[in-house]
Amino acid sequence: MATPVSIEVWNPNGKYRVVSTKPMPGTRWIRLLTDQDCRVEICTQRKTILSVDDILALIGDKCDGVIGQLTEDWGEVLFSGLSRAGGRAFSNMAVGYNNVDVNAATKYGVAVGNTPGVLTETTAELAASLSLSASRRIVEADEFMRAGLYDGWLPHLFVGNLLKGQTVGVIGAGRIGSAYARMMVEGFKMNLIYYDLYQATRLEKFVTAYGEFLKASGEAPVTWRRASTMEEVLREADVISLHPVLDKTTYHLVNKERLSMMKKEAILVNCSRGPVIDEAALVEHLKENPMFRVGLDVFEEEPYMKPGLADMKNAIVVPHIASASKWTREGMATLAALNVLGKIKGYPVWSDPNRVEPFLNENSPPPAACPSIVNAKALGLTASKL
Ligand SMILES: NC(=O)C1=CN([C@@H]2O[C@H](COP(=O)(O)OP(=O)(O)OC[C@H]3O[C@@H](n4cnc5c(N)ncnc54)[C@H](O)[C@@H]3O)[C@@H](O)[C@H]2O)C=CC1
Ligand SMILES: O=C(O)C(=O)CO
Repeated sequence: MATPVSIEVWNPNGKYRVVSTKPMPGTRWIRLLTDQDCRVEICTQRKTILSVDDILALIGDKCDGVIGQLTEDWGEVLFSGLSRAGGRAFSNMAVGYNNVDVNAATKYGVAVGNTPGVLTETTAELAASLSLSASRRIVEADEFMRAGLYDGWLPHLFVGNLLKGQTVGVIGAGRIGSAYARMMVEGFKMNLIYYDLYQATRLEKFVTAYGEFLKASGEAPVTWRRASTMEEVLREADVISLHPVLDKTTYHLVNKERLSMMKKEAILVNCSRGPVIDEAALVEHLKENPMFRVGLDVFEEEPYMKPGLADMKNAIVVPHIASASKWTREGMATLAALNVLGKIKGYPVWSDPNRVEPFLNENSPPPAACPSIVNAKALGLTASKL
Protein backbone atom coordinates (compact mmCIF):
# COMPACT_ATOMS: atom_id res chain seq x y z
CA MET A 1 0.00 0.00 0.00
CA ALA A 2 1.50 3.30 -1.13
CA THR A 3 0.84 6.00 1.45
CA PRO A 4 1.16 9.64 0.45
CA VAL A 5 3.68 11.32 2.66
CA SER A 6 4.02 14.91 1.59
CA ILE A 7 1.12 17.19 2.39
CA GLU A 8 0.90 20.98 2.31
CA VAL A 9 -1.51 22.39 4.89
CA TRP A 10 -3.33 25.72 4.75
CA ASN A 11 -5.30 27.14 7.68
CA PRO A 12 -4.51 24.28 10.08
CA ASN A 13 -7.22 25.30 12.57
CA GLY A 14 -10.04 25.31 10.01
CA LYS A 15 -13.21 23.47 11.04
CA TYR A 16 -13.77 21.55 7.79
CA ARG A 17 -11.06 19.31 6.38
CA VAL A 18 -10.82 19.51 2.58
CA VAL A 19 -8.26 17.42 0.72
CA SER A 20 -6.97 18.09 -2.79
CA THR A 21 -5.24 15.08 -4.32
CA LYS A 22 -3.02 17.41 -6.38
CA PRO A 23 -1.64 20.94 -6.24
CA MET A 24 -3.83 23.00 -8.58
CA PRO A 25 -3.04 26.23 -10.47
CA GLY A 26 -3.61 29.59 -8.81
CA THR A 27 -4.24 30.45 -5.17
CA ARG A 28 -7.79 31.81 -5.31
CA TRP A 29 -9.27 28.34 -4.81
CA ILE A 30 -7.25 27.94 -1.58
CA ARG A 31 -8.28 31.38 -0.32
CA LEU A 32 -11.95 30.73 -1.04
CA LEU A 33 -11.81 27.60 1.10
CA THR A 34 -9.68 28.94 3.96
CA ASP A 35 -11.84 32.11 4.20
CA GLN A 36 -14.78 29.81 4.91
CA ASP A 37 -13.15 27.95 7.80
CA CYS A 38 -11.68 25.06 5.80
CA ARG A 39 -8.37 23.42 6.60
CA VAL A 40 -6.95 22.63 3.16
CA GLU A 41 -4.58 19.71 2.71
CA ILE A 42 -2.85 19.37 -0.64
CA CYS A 43 -1.06 16.16 -1.55
CA THR A 44 2.33 17.13 -2.94
CA GLN A 45 3.67 13.62 -3.39
CA ARG A 46 5.71 13.21 -6.58
CA LYS A 47 3.55 10.54 -8.13
CA THR A 48 1.43 11.52 -11.09
CA ILE A 49 -1.44 9.06 -10.73
CA LEU A 50 -2.51 8.30 -7.17
CA SER A 51 -3.90 4.82 -6.46
CA VAL A 52 -7.11 4.12 -4.59
CA ASP A 53 -5.02 3.17 -1.55
CA ASP A 54 -3.07 6.42 -1.75
CA ILE A 55 -6.32 8.38 -1.75
CA LEU A 56 -7.86 6.35 1.08
CA ALA A 57 -4.80 7.20 3.15
CA LEU A 58 -5.28 10.87 2.28
CA ILE A 59 -8.94 10.78 3.27
CA GLY A 60 -8.10 9.30 6.66
CA ASP A 61 -10.65 9.17 9.50
CA LYS A 62 -12.12 12.63 9.17
CA CYS A 63 -12.59 14.38 5.85
CA ASP A 64 -15.39 16.72 4.77
CA GLY A 65 -14.64 16.90 1.08
CA VAL A 66 -12.15 15.96 -1.63
CA ILE A 67 -11.08 17.61 -4.88
CA GLY A 68 -9.86 14.84 -7.18
CA GLN A 69 -8.42 14.39 -10.65
CA LEU A 70 -9.60 12.64 -13.83
CA THR A 71 -6.74 10.13 -13.55
CA GLU A 72 -8.18 8.67 -10.33
CA ASP A 73 -10.60 5.80 -9.95
CA TRP A 74 -13.48 7.23 -7.93
CA GLY A 75 -15.72 4.23 -7.28
CA GLU A 76 -17.33 2.27 -4.48
CA VAL A 77 -14.13 1.98 -2.40
CA LEU A 78 -13.33 5.69 -2.34
CA PHE A 79 -16.88 6.90 -1.86
CA SER A 80 -17.50 4.47 0.99
CA GLY A 81 -14.17 5.58 2.51
CA LEU A 82 -15.10 9.25 2.17
CA SER A 83 -18.52 8.61 3.64
CA ARG A 84 -16.98 6.75 6.64
CA ALA A 85 -14.79 9.80 7.20
CA GLY A 86 -17.94 11.96 7.32
CA GLY A 87 -17.47 13.48 3.85
CA ARG A 88 -20.38 14.24 1.52
CA ALA A 89 -18.59 16.38 -1.06
CA PHE A 90 -16.38 15.46 -4.01
CA SER A 91 -15.46 17.34 -7.16
CA ASN A 92 -13.47 16.27 -10.16
CA MET A 93 -11.20 19.03 -11.45
CA ALA A 94 -12.57 18.32 -14.94
CA VAL A 95 -15.78 18.56 -16.90
CA GLY A 96 -15.58 14.88 -17.92
CA TYR A 97 -16.35 12.45 -15.11
CA ASN A 98 -16.06 9.03 -16.74
CA ASN A 99 -13.57 8.17 -13.94
CA VAL A 100 -16.34 8.59 -11.38
CA ASP A 101 -18.99 6.02 -10.47
CA VAL A 102 -21.80 8.50 -9.88
CA ASN A 103 -24.21 5.79 -8.70
CA ALA A 104 -21.76 4.73 -6.01
CA ALA A 105 -21.36 8.36 -4.91
CA THR A 106 -25.12 8.81 -4.76
CA LYS A 107 -25.47 5.58 -2.73
CA TYR A 108 -23.18 7.08 -0.09
CA GLY A 109 -24.84 10.50 -0.26
CA VAL A 110 -21.78 12.14 -1.80
CA ALA A 111 -22.29 15.03 -4.24
CA VAL A 112 -20.16 14.83 -7.40
CA GLY A 113 -19.05 18.14 -8.86
CA ASN A 114 -17.46 18.87 -12.24
CA THR A 115 -16.17 22.02 -13.99
CA PRO A 116 -18.13 22.79 -17.19
CA GLY A 117 -17.95 25.96 -19.25
CA VAL A 118 -14.59 27.33 -18.10
CA LEU A 119 -12.71 25.04 -20.48
CA THR A 120 -15.00 25.14 -23.51
CA GLU A 121 -13.08 27.63 -25.67
CA THR A 122 -9.64 26.48 -24.48
CA THR A 123 -10.36 22.87 -25.42
CA ALA A 124 -11.93 23.87 -28.73
CA GLU A 125 -8.84 25.96 -29.53
CA LEU A 126 -6.59 22.91 -29.07
CA ALA A 127 -8.86 20.85 -31.34
CA ALA A 128 -8.61 23.65 -33.91
CA SER A 129 -4.80 23.73 -33.45
CA LEU A 130 -4.57 19.99 -34.06
CA SER A 131 -6.81 20.32 -37.12
CA LEU A 132 -4.52 23.00 -38.57
CA SER A 133 -1.31 21.23 -37.59
CA ALA A 134 -2.50 18.02 -39.23
CA SER A 135 -3.83 19.68 -42.38
CA ARG A 136 -0.63 21.69 -42.92
CA ARG A 137 1.75 19.02 -41.57
CA ILE A 138 3.32 21.48 -39.16
CA VAL A 139 4.94 18.97 -36.80
CA GLU A 140 6.52 16.96 -39.64
CA ALA A 141 7.82 20.16 -41.22
CA ASP A 142 9.22 21.39 -37.90
CA GLU A 143 11.10 18.10 -37.38
CA PHE A 144 12.44 18.30 -40.95
CA MET A 145 13.71 21.83 -40.38
CA ARG A 146 15.41 21.00 -37.05
CA ALA A 147 17.04 17.95 -38.61
CA GLY A 148 18.81 20.31 -41.04
CA LEU A 149 17.11 18.73 -44.05
CA TYR A 150 15.79 21.95 -45.64
CA ASP A 151 17.90 22.83 -48.65
CA GLY A 152 15.49 25.10 -50.51
CA TRP A 153 11.87 25.67 -51.57
CA LEU A 154 10.32 22.88 -53.62
CA PRO A 155 6.88 22.63 -55.27
CA HIS A 156 6.11 19.35 -53.50
CA LEU A 157 7.55 20.07 -50.07
CA PHE A 158 5.02 19.29 -47.28
CA VAL A 159 1.96 19.81 -49.39
CA GLY A 160 -1.15 19.52 -47.19
CA ASN A 161 -4.89 20.25 -47.36
CA LEU A 162 -6.70 23.57 -47.77
CA LEU A 163 -9.51 23.91 -45.24
CA LYS A 164 -11.51 26.71 -46.91
CA GLY A 165 -14.60 25.37 -48.63
CA GLN A 166 -14.12 21.86 -47.23
CA THR A 167 -16.44 20.17 -44.75
CA VAL A 168 -15.83 19.98 -41.03
CA GLY A 169 -17.58 17.15 -39.19
CA VAL A 170 -18.32 17.31 -35.48
CA ILE A 171 -19.39 14.30 -33.46
CA GLY A 172 -20.83 15.46 -30.14
CA ALA A 173 -21.92 19.05 -30.71
CA GLY A 174 -22.25 20.03 -27.04
CA ARG A 175 -20.39 22.94 -25.45
CA ILE A 176 -16.91 22.12 -26.81
CA GLY A 177 -18.01 20.55 -30.11
CA SER A 178 -20.13 23.61 -30.91
CA ALA A 179 -17.33 26.04 -29.98
CA TYR A 180 -14.93 24.11 -32.23
CA ALA A 181 -17.48 24.07 -35.08
CA ARG A 182 -17.90 27.86 -34.85
CA MET A 183 -14.12 28.36 -34.97
CA MET A 184 -13.71 26.21 -38.05
CA VAL A 185 -16.75 27.61 -39.86
CA GLU A 186 -16.04 31.26 -39.12
CA GLY A 187 -12.26 31.09 -39.21
CA PHE A 188 -11.83 28.92 -42.28
CA LYS A 189 -15.18 29.16 -44.06
CA MET A 190 -15.79 25.45 -43.82
CA ASN A 191 -19.21 23.85 -44.24
CA LEU A 192 -20.51 21.94 -41.23
CA ILE A 193 -21.99 18.49 -40.80
CA TYR A 194 -22.62 17.31 -37.24
CA TYR A 195 -23.98 14.34 -35.35
CA ASP A 196 -25.36 14.53 -31.83
CA LEU A 197 -28.25 12.94 -30.00
CA TYR A 198 -29.69 16.43 -29.59
CA GLN A 199 -30.18 19.31 -32.01
CA ALA A 200 -27.53 22.04 -31.66
CA THR A 201 -29.96 24.88 -32.33
CA ARG A 202 -27.66 27.78 -31.39
CA LEU A 203 -24.89 26.39 -33.57
CA GLU A 204 -27.25 25.98 -36.52
CA LYS A 205 -28.45 29.59 -36.11
CA PHE A 206 -24.85 30.80 -35.97
CA VAL A 207 -23.85 29.06 -39.20
CA THR A 208 -27.04 30.22 -40.96
CA ALA A 209 -26.38 33.84 -39.95
CA TYR A 210 -22.73 33.65 -40.98
CA GLY A 211 -23.70 32.09 -44.30
CA GLU A 212 -26.12 34.97 -44.93
CA PHE A 213 -23.43 37.50 -44.03
CA LEU A 214 -20.98 35.92 -46.50
CA LYS A 215 -23.62 35.81 -49.22
CA ALA A 216 -24.45 39.48 -48.68
CA SER A 217 -20.74 40.24 -49.05
CA GLY A 218 -20.63 38.44 -52.39
CA GLU A 219 -18.89 35.33 -51.06
CA ALA A 220 -19.95 31.69 -51.18
CA PRO A 221 -22.11 31.03 -48.10
CA VAL A 222 -21.19 28.34 -45.58
CA THR A 223 -23.76 25.62 -44.94
CA TRP A 224 -24.71 23.23 -42.13
CA ARG A 225 -26.44 19.89 -41.87
CA ARG A 226 -27.41 17.75 -38.91
CA ALA A 227 -26.66 14.15 -39.91
CA SER A 228 -29.07 11.43 -38.90
CA THR A 229 -26.23 8.94 -38.47
CA MET A 230 -22.63 9.20 -37.44
CA GLU A 231 -21.64 7.34 -40.59
CA GLU A 232 -22.87 10.24 -42.74
CA VAL A 233 -20.40 12.52 -41.00
CA LEU A 234 -17.57 10.03 -41.42
CA ARG A 235 -18.23 9.62 -45.15
CA GLU A 236 -18.69 13.29 -46.00
CA ALA A 237 -16.35 15.33 -43.81
CA ASP A 238 -12.76 16.27 -44.63
CA VAL A 239 -11.89 17.09 -41.01
CA ILE A 240 -13.68 15.28 -38.18
CA SER A 241 -13.42 16.24 -34.54
CA LEU A 242 -14.74 14.08 -31.70
CA HIS A 243 -16.36 15.81 -28.71
CA PRO A 244 -18.86 13.42 -27.07
CA VAL A 245 -18.82 12.36 -23.43
CA LEU A 246 -17.26 8.92 -22.83
CA ASP A 247 -19.87 6.38 -21.82
CA LYS A 248 -21.08 2.96 -22.97
CA THR A 249 -22.59 4.47 -26.13
CA THR A 250 -19.37 6.18 -27.24
CA TYR A 251 -16.76 3.53 -26.31
CA HIS A 252 -14.90 2.64 -29.57
CA LEU A 253 -17.33 4.84 -31.49
CA VAL A 254 -14.60 5.11 -34.12
CA ASN A 255 -13.56 1.53 -34.88
CA LYS A 256 -11.96 -0.31 -37.82
CA GLU A 257 -15.17 -0.43 -39.83
CA ARG A 258 -15.95 3.25 -39.32
CA LEU A 259 -12.38 4.33 -40.05
CA SER A 260 -12.69 2.60 -43.41
CA MET A 261 -15.71 4.81 -44.25
CA MET A 262 -13.67 7.98 -43.96
CA LYS A 263 -12.03 9.73 -46.90
CA LYS A 264 -8.49 8.54 -47.59
CA GLU A 265 -7.14 12.06 -46.97
CA ALA A 266 -9.39 12.90 -44.04
CA ILE A 267 -8.18 14.34 -40.75
CA LEU A 268 -9.43 12.95 -37.45
CA VAL A 269 -9.04 14.91 -34.20
CA ASN A 270 -9.76 13.61 -30.71
CA CYS A 271 -9.87 15.93 -27.71
CA SER A 272 -12.61 14.02 -25.89
CA ARG A 273 -11.51 10.75 -24.27
CA GLY A 274 -9.12 8.11 -25.68
CA PRO A 275 -11.48 5.10 -25.61
CA VAL A 276 -13.83 6.87 -28.04
CA ILE A 277 -11.39 5.57 -30.69
CA ASP A 278 -10.21 1.97 -31.03
CA GLU A 279 -6.56 3.04 -30.95
CA ALA A 280 -5.09 -0.26 -32.18
CA ALA A 281 -7.39 -0.11 -35.23
CA LEU A 282 -6.35 3.50 -35.74
CA VAL A 283 -2.65 2.58 -35.84
CA GLU A 284 -3.37 0.01 -38.56
CA HIS A 285 -5.43 2.55 -40.49
CA LEU A 286 -2.64 5.13 -40.29
CA LYS A 287 -0.15 2.56 -41.60
CA GLU A 288 -2.36 1.62 -44.54
CA ASN A 289 -3.39 5.19 -45.39
CA PRO A 290 -0.39 7.53 -45.29
CA MET A 291 -2.47 10.53 -46.40
CA PHE A 292 -4.92 10.07 -43.52
CA ARG A 293 -3.90 12.18 -40.52
CA VAL A 294 -4.81 12.36 -36.88
CA GLY A 295 -4.38 14.86 -34.06
CA LEU A 296 -4.73 13.21 -30.66
CA ASP A 297 -4.84 14.83 -27.24
CA VAL A 298 -6.17 11.73 -25.48
CA PHE A 299 -5.31 8.02 -25.57
CA GLU A 300 -7.07 4.80 -24.85
CA GLU A 301 -4.84 3.79 -21.94
CA GLU A 302 -3.25 7.00 -20.73
CA PRO A 303 -0.45 7.69 -20.22
CA TYR A 304 0.47 4.98 -22.76
CA MET A 305 0.09 4.94 -26.53
CA LYS A 306 -0.75 1.77 -28.43
CA PRO A 307 2.28 0.14 -30.04
CA GLY A 308 3.23 1.75 -33.31
CA LEU A 309 1.42 5.07 -32.81
CA ALA A 310 4.54 7.02 -31.85
CA ASP A 311 6.24 5.95 -35.10
CA MET A 312 3.51 7.28 -37.36
CA LYS A 313 4.44 10.48 -39.22
CA ASN A 314 0.76 11.05 -39.98
CA ALA A 315 -0.12 11.29 -36.27
CA ILE A 316 0.28 14.33 -34.04
CA VAL A 317 0.20 13.42 -30.37
CA VAL A 318 0.05 15.73 -27.36
CA PRO A 319 -0.31 14.80 -23.67
CA HIS A 320 -3.94 15.63 -22.73
CA ILE A 321 -3.38 19.39 -22.69
CA ALA A 322 -6.58 20.60 -24.34
CA SER A 323 -7.73 22.57 -21.28
CA ALA A 324 -4.24 23.77 -20.41
CA SER A 325 -4.49 27.56 -20.48
CA LYS A 326 -3.69 29.43 -17.26
CA TRP A 327 -7.10 31.09 -17.04
CA THR A 328 -8.92 27.84 -17.61
CA ARG A 329 -6.91 25.72 -15.21
CA GLU A 330 -7.23 28.33 -12.44
CA GLY A 331 -10.95 28.52 -13.19
CA MET A 332 -11.29 24.73 -13.05
CA ALA A 333 -9.60 24.72 -9.64
CA THR A 334 -11.96 27.46 -8.45
CA LEU A 335 -15.09 25.67 -9.66
CA ALA A 336 -13.97 22.36 -8.13
CA ALA A 337 -13.24 24.04 -4.78
CA LEU A 338 -16.57 25.86 -4.82
CA ASN A 339 -18.45 22.63 -5.56
CA VAL A 340 -16.93 21.07 -2.45
CA LEU A 341 -17.31 24.19 -0.32
CA GLY A 342 -20.93 24.69 -1.41
CA LYS A 343 -21.89 21.13 -0.46
CA ILE A 344 -20.14 21.40 2.92
CA LYS A 345 -21.95 24.67 3.62
CA GLY A 346 -25.32 23.34 2.43
CA TYR A 347 -25.59 25.85 -0.43
CA PRO A 348 -28.05 25.18 -3.29
CA VAL A 349 -26.89 24.10 -6.74
CA TRP A 350 -26.37 26.78 -9.42
CA SER A 351 -29.22 26.69 -11.92
CA ASP A 352 -27.16 26.81 -15.13
CA PRO A 353 -23.80 25.01 -15.20
CA ASN A 354 -23.14 26.56 -18.62
CA ARG A 355 -23.11 30.06 -17.09
CA VAL A 356 -20.32 29.88 -14.55
CA GLU A 357 -18.81 33.38 -15.04
CA PRO A 358 -20.09 34.76 -11.70
CA PHE A 359 -17.89 32.18 -9.91
CA LEU A 360 -14.79 33.21 -11.83
CA ASN A 361 -14.79 36.95 -11.19
CA GLU A 362 -11.76 37.62 -9.00
CA ASN A 363 -13.10 41.01 -7.94
CA SER A 364 -16.27 39.87 -6.27
CA PRO A 365 -17.20 37.04 -3.91
CA PRO A 366 -18.67 34.02 -5.69
CA PRO A 367 -22.40 33.25 -5.41
CA ALA A 368 -23.38 31.09 -2.43
CA ALA A 369 -24.03 28.04 -4.61
CA CYS A 370 -22.36 24.88 -5.92
CA PRO A 371 -21.43 25.64 -9.57
CA SER A 372 -22.12 22.16 -10.97
CA ILE A 373 -23.21 18.96 -9.21
CA VAL A 374 -23.94 16.10 -11.61
CA ASN A 375 -26.01 14.00 -9.17
CA ALA A 376 -27.92 16.96 -7.70
CA LYS A 377 -31.32 15.56 -8.71
CA ALA A 378 -30.57 12.05 -7.47
CA LEU A 379 -29.54 13.51 -4.10
CA GLY A 380 -32.55 15.83 -4.00
CA LEU A 381 -30.36 18.95 -3.66
CA THR A 382 -32.09 22.32 -3.89
CA ALA A 383 -31.61 24.44 -7.03
CA SER A 384 -30.38 27.99 -6.56
CA LYS A 385 -32.76 30.86 -7.29
CA LEU A 386 -29.90 33.24 -8.05
N1 LIG B 1 -8.99 16.66 -23.74
C1 LIG B 1 -9.34 17.43 -22.74
O1 LIG B 1 -8.50 18.00 -22.03
C2 LIG B 1 -10.77 17.67 -22.47
C3 LIG B 1 -11.70 16.72 -22.75
N2 LIG B 1 -13.02 16.95 -22.49
C4 LIG B 1 -13.99 15.90 -22.85
O2 LIG B 1 -14.98 16.49 -23.68
C5 LIG B 1 -16.25 16.00 -23.29
C6 LIG B 1 -17.33 16.95 -23.74
O3 LIG B 1 -17.32 18.13 -22.95
P1 LIG B 1 -18.49 19.22 -23.13
O4 LIG B 1 -18.60 19.65 -24.54
O5 LIG B 1 -18.29 20.25 -22.09
O6 LIG B 1 -19.76 18.32 -22.76
P2 LIG B 1 -21.24 18.45 -23.31
O7 LIG B 1 -22.06 17.60 -22.40
O8 LIG B 1 -21.62 19.87 -23.49
O9 LIG B 1 -21.18 17.78 -24.77
C7 LIG B 1 -21.15 16.42 -25.00
C8 LIG B 1 -22.05 16.12 -26.18
O10 LIG B 1 -21.91 14.74 -26.54
C9 LIG B 1 -23.19 14.33 -26.99
N3 LIG B 1 -23.26 12.87 -27.01
C10 LIG B 1 -23.44 12.03 -25.97
N4 LIG B 1 -23.49 10.76 -26.41
C11 LIG B 1 -23.34 10.81 -27.76
C12 LIG B 1 -23.31 9.84 -28.79
N5 LIG B 1 -23.48 8.53 -28.50
N6 LIG B 1 -23.12 10.24 -30.05
C13 LIG B 1 -22.98 11.55 -30.34
N7 LIG B 1 -23.01 12.53 -29.41
C14 LIG B 1 -23.19 12.15 -28.14
C15 LIG B 1 -24.16 14.97 -26.01
O11 LIG B 1 -25.48 14.98 -26.50
C16 LIG B 1 -23.54 16.35 -25.87
O12 LIG B 1 -24.09 17.28 -26.79
C17 LIG B 1 -16.11 15.82 -21.78
O13 LIG B 1 -17.06 14.88 -21.28
C18 LIG B 1 -14.69 15.34 -21.63
O14 LIG B 1 -14.64 13.93 -21.65
C19 LIG B 1 -13.43 18.11 -21.95
C20 LIG B 1 -12.55 19.10 -21.65
C21 LIG B 1 -11.13 18.96 -21.86
O1 LIG C 1 -12.02 18.53 -18.11
C1 LIG C 1 -11.78 17.44 -18.68
O2 LIG C 1 -12.65 16.60 -18.90
C2 LIG C 1 -10.41 17.15 -19.10
O3 LIG C 1 -10.16 16.23 -19.81
C3 LIG C 1 -9.30 18.02 -18.64
O4 LIG C 1 -9.54 19.31 -18.87
